[in-house]
Amino acid sequence: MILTVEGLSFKYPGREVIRDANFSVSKGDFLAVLGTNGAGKSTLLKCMGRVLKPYKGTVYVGGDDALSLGRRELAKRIGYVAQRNESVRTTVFDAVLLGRKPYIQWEASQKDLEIAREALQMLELEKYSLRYLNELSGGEQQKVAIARAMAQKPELLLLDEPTSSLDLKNQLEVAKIIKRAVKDRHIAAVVIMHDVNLAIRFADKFLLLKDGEIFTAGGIEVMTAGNIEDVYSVRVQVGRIGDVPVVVPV
Ligand SMILES: Nc1ncnc2c1ncn2[C@@H]1O[C@H](COP(=O)(O)OP(=O)(O)OP(=O)(O)O)[C@@H](O)[C@H]1O
Repeated sequence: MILTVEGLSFKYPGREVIRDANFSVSKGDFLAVLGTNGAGKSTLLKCMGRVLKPYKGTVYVGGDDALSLGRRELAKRIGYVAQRNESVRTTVFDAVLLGRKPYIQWEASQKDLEIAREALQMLELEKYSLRYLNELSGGEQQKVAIARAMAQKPELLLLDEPTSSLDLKNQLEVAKIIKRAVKDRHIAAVVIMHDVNLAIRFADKFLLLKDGEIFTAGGIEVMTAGNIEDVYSVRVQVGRIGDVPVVVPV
């Protein structure tokens, strides 16, 4: 088990946003977290990445309580990419190399530079290497943030809407890259997604969040029209076009 969440509850001052969440993530899982705006998806992901501290419950990373791990150790195990990333005046290469920080003692080794180059290649960003982050489009910046998380070589990727600023082709590419990384590296990814069609096409596990509670979780069998309607309050049909599963609002 890469990650186990037990009895996790979180509140912002005066308001409980996550109630008693229990689930786990294993090697090879591409888990899509779905739910309406404000359901608590980002909050749950932040609790998993120790950006926020739940007031109840525990997050186990491997077998260890996340709270017992040092920053560096946690960063080796978890790569978290927020919904919005600040764009500072660093080059794309340096921003991706930053993913190696938990492994670097004094200065980056040849291996670190090589891993950063690989991550740039993976996201097809080589030609942007020497550009400044604040001179990139929103979608390009989003790909840089994913490349940095890949360079970090964590066991678990936590990605908050990684495709939200991407065009159709890049959405498919990035979803494929995440899926391939999960399978090839024997890691896991927990990915917040708004596009239900992208989720059912690429993810193999699903967690549907409704009003701060896990409505249902499991494999493709939980992605029924009934569950999707209950969570999103939209009537849908679930079907297939060739090999591709599709959800169509009706
Ligand atoms: N810093 C904060 N202080 C107080 N309330 C917050 C804070 N951040 C989020 N919330 C509230 O907590 C609830 C859950 O927010 P969260 O961002 O986790 O939802 P989400 O499911 O990720 O939504 P979206 O799909 O719109 O990104 C929302 O009602 C939101 O208004």
